[in-house]
Parts: sequence; structure tokens; C-alpha cells
Amino acid sequence: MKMTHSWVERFRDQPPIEQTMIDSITSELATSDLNPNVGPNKPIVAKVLHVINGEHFAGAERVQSHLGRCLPEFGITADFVCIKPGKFPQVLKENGGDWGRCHLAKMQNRFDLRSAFRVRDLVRAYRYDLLHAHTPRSAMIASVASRLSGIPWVYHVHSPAARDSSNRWSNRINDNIEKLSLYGCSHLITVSESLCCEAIAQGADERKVTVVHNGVPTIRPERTRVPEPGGRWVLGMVALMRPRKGLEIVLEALARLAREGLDVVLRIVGPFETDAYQSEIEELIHRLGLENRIERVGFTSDVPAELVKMDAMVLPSLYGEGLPMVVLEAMAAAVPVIATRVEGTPEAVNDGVEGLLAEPRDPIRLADKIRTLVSGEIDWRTMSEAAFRRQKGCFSDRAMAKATSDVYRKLLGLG
Ligand SMILES: CC(=O)N[C@H]1[C@@H](OP(=O)(O)OP(=O)(O)OC[C@H]2O[C@@H](n3ccc(=O)[nH]c3=O)[C@H](O)[C@@H]2O)O[C@H](CO)[C@@H](O)[C@@H]1O
Ligand SMILES: O=P([O-])([O-])O[C@@H]1[C@@H](O)[C@H](O)[C@@H](O)[C@H](O)[C@@H]1O
Repeated sequence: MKMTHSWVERFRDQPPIEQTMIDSITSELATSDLNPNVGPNKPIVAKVLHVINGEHFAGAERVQSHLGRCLPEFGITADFVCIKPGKFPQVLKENGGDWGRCHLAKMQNRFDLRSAFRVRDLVRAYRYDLLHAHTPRSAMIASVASRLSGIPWVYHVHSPAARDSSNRWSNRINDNIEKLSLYGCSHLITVSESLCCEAIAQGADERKVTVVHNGVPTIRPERTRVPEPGGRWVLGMVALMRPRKGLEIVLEALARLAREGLDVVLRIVGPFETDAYQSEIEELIHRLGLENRIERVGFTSDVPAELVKMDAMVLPSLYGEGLPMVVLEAMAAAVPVIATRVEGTPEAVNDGVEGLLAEPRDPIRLADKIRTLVSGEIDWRTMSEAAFRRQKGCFSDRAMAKATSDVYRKLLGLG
């Protein structure tokens, strides 16, 4: 459907930003003229510009970086433009730009549409064929930039916008921005079946929605020890810590297990979204008497190195997931997952097979699940193998890139 807002028409005829300005936007982070993944044997048939927030380096950014790295194998180069630059450009720089070129088009506020003009000029200067957006904010910019530049755009749904955070107003604004922006969208990619059903229920044309499950590299790092029933068990939670991840629930479950005399510790891997939330968690740790059972790691750029130290990865999400990358990353490292039955998580983990699933917000049931593993009632080795096999067979980064490139090819008429 065509978007006919008059403000788009008004902006359409504005002059492009000068080439020098594009250069100054990109030079800081542009890496090489050619993505190093592209060799003479991999003819490039299309160039895609991912419009991303870039503020954090969390799940959506991990998906974007895997796509940037893997898509060239399928004949597509993927570059990025950050409209809320932060951790993503930094991490990309640390990785030598192997994932693609990174441009900046910083928004000064949530409704700053000047970024769309920068994106349009990038499209012209670098001859991109397609835009690919990942958040409601980036959907808004991509939808306008698509109108201005005349190229199609794809939207990647990572989480339900209406239940994405604990901030009711921000959820409502993002949900509305997403709905409005999607009018001109050429195709939706959802990271889980659950999000696909939700998109269709909300009116999306089912011929224009494709599920591309998230995927990760199969790493399986060497482990130096295997946990034994009755011994010490190291659980880990890997996330950008924010209320919807449910850290409180695993702390309460841990306190329960500690009272039963089980030797279980928790490594908290990842940054806190806000200082206020971190203080609340510290207070809870103190109140539950868990100080000597908690190891605080903070943000790491080497998650596999953390996964080998864990006997199980816990993700007690309350709501609002898509298909969490940390679940797949743990499985790739043959680490059983103890998670909650939220959105796409059960699409990757079958309860009792590759991991364990509890209902969200229920520390008693979560403690029960953890107990079955640490007591030996469930065999750790069998579950660890099953987790590894499932990730390798169904949730690889290459499969995700291949499926994404298929969407692009179809849309661009490339067969
Ligand atoms: C708000 C939003 O868009 N949420 C979505 C986001 O994931 P969200 O950011 O909520 O969480 P995920 O578990 O998917 O990803 C976290 C990522 O951060 C990385 N990490 C974490 C801690 C750390 O110290 N270092 C580090 O690198 C992890 O390795 C992982 O790759 O994308 C996911 C994948 O599509 C979706 O399932 C989520 O619903
Ligand atoms: O709402 P907004 O300021 O564009 O952006 C936010 C993003 O920067 C963030 O990465 C995401 O996890 C949040 O839930 C929210 O979407």
C-alpha cells in the first residue's frame, strides 16, 4: 500500500546532503571499500543497507552482525547505518569491519526525520538496492528513506513492539510508530513463528511475511569439566539486564535452592540497562543473602569464553522475546538452557530434551527445573548433546543468512 502523507511529499524535493557530508558521516567508521568476505568467486548480486539503532550490542545487533558476515556467501553485501549510534559501531570497529561498512545518521530525537534524508543520500552514493530495518525507530526512517529513494524495504521483527519493555509509554509509541511505518513495507521477516502469527493477526498480508529463525555460529568450545550431581553447579545468565529478562526470578529460585543446601552459583554476564535497575538487583541480592553465590561479570565481547564456564544457561524472561540469541548461543556451546515458555523460546528448546522450560514469573517452578538437572534426575551429558545437535541442525548463522538472502532475491526479482 502507498503512503501518501503530505509531509513525505514535502520532504521529497529537498536537496541531497553534499557528498562531503556523506563522507564525513562514513569516514570515521567506513572500513574498506570492499567487504573482505567478498571474493572473486562470490559474485555480488545486490547491496543491502541495514538501518539499525546501534545503541546497544544485544540480540538484534548480534543478528545484524551475523547477517553482515554471512550474506556475502549468498551474493549479497550488507552495510549498516546507525541512527542511534553506540555500542554497535564500536564492536564493529573492534572486529575490523568484517561485517560490512558502517555509516552514521544520528537522530537528534525520536522523531528526527533528517536521518531519512541521509539514508536516501547513502542509497544514491553507494547504490544500495534494498533497505532492511530492525526496530520501530529504524522502520520509521527506512519507510521514509524508501519513499525518497524509490528502493524497497524489509522489516525484521525481533520482538513484539507493544511488549518490548517495562515502559508502557515507550511501548505504546513504538507500537504506533511501527504500525504506521509498515504501510509501505515490502516484506516482513519475523524471528519466530510466534511473532509471525502475531503479525498476521494484526493484519499483515501472510504472503508478505517470512519466518527466518535466528541463527548463530556452531562453536562448541572445549570444556575442562563436566558437572556432577551433588557437586558445584555454575549457572549463568547472559543478557542486557533489563526488567523483562526476569533476573529477580532466578535470584529467588537460587535462594530457594541455597536453603535446601544445593551448591549452585550464578554468573551474571552482561551490562545493566540502567544504574537504577542495577541498584534494585544489588538490593535484592543482599536481601536474599546471596552475596557469596553471585559472580558479576558485566559486558563481555567474548560470550563463548563465558559459556564454557557455565553448566547451564538460565533465561527467565517475563515477556516480549523474539527468539533470544543467548538461548541459541548456549546450545551451540552444548550448554543446556533453563528458560521460560515465552514467545519463540519453545521453538528452539523442547522441555526435557535440549533444555528445561518453566512458566514465566514463577521462581518455585524455575527452582524445580534447576533441581532436576543439578540433582542428576536429568542426565546433563544427554541434554548437552541434544542442545548442540539441535542448534547445529536448525539454527545456524548460515541458514539464517541463506533464508534472508532468499527473501531479498525474491523481492528484487533475482530468482
Ligand atoms: C528489544 C529487542 O529487540 N529484543 C530482541 C533482541 O534480543 P535481546 O537483546 O533482548 O536478547 P538476546 O538474548 O537475543 O541477545 C543478547 C545478545 O547480547 C550478547 N551479549 C550479552 C551480554 C554480553 O556481555 N555480551 C554480549 O555480547 C549475547 O551474546 C547475545 O548475542 O533480539 C532478539 C533476537 O532477534 C530477540 O529475540 C529479542 O526479543
Ligand atoms: O525505542 P528506541 O529508543 O528506538 O530504542 C530502543 C533500542 O535502542 C533498543 O536497542 C531496544 O532494545 C529497545 O527496546 C528500544 O527499542
